[in-house]
Amino acid sequence: MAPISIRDVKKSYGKHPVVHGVDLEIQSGEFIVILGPSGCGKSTLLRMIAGLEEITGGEIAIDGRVVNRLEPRERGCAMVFQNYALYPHMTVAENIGYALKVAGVAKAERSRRIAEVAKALSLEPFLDRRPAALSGGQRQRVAMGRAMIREPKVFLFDEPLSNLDAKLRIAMRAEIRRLHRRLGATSIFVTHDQTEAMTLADRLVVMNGGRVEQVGTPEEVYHHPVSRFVAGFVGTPAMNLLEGTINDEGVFVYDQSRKIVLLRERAAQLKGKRVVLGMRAEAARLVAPDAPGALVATADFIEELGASRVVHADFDGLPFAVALTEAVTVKSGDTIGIAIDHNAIHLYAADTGRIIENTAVNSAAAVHA
Ligand SMILES: Nc1ncnc2c1ncn2[C@@H]1O[C@H](COP(=O)(O)OP(=O)(O)OP(=O)(O)O)[C@@H](O)[C@H]1O
Repeated sequence: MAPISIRDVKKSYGKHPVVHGVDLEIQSGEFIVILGPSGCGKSTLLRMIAGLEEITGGEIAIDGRVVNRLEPRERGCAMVFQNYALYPHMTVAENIGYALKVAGVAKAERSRRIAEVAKALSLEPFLDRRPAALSGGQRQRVAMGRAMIREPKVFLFDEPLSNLDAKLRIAMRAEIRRLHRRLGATSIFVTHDQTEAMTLADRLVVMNGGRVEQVGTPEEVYHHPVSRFVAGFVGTPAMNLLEGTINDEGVFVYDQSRKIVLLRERAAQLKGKRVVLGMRAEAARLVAPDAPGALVATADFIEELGASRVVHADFDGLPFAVALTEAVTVKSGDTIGIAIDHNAIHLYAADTGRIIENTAVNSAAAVHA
């Protein structure tokens, strides 16, 4: 177990900056998930912590010791990769025990620790097989075993589940979480899959374009996204976002003429401003199209999820999702009415994309125009 400090860490490839100064304090034993779209720099950040990439600027400390100039093996980190990187000619037992062999650990001790790790990962029946004779999930467990056996202070995971099918991914997620509870090692897990991120993280780090957009618990990030980017990226479906202007009467107007929402309390300060109004799909309900204040839209398709369903609608050419726990009879092409929970409106400045404080949950008093 070890805390990790990341201070103003930057990375450039040649003249091309890809990480622009990241600050992050990770507590000992914490499970951190770095989430972001492809190319945002999350793998680069992880690889700088591991020592696989040089740091262009700033400082990384693991367990109080600056590691900028240390070799990967001197950092006390074990990394699990997406492609597993197993040795094909070695058995499962040899793969798991390889690091100990290289370190000169005696055979008896090695066998004891391999058996221990194999038990923890339910790999005992496969110890004599080679990787080619294993399923994707089993290979992934071997890769985890190889990292675990070194008893690292820090686990680094680079999209380790993305090659697995959906069912296995869920099973491996649970396994990683269980292992973390048992071993308590500080863990950093990189993914672009936000369901994975939400279910695994103690704290989420959302990255965009080489910068950290938000750090917080999954609940904080989901319920209080601090930027338009986070609102649009985190959550399935993503938050509904409508850009418009607050007019002189304090009415939110979008698309030239459609007036939607009157924001009584904040409107005075926001008059004339371009804003983005955000609403989670579950903060909206279906009502009759002629219900007072209903947003009138066309049902596009219904995504049936078993316990719940999402009606994907077309609202004046913009996608708008409504999540429901109750059954619906709506069909594709139907005209629907959408009612919004006005206590769950988020407002972002259209120019900066940052949240306009005091307008998120519970502070926006709004009624339909
Ligand atoms: N060796 C390299 N040389 C030049 N540019 C690189 C190199 N490695 C990565 N990059 C660039 O740095 C940026 C960040 O890459 P990185 O792999 O960290 O992204 P990522 O967020 O992990 O994306 P993904 O989810 O697709 O793996 C990308 O624009 C990428 O093209």
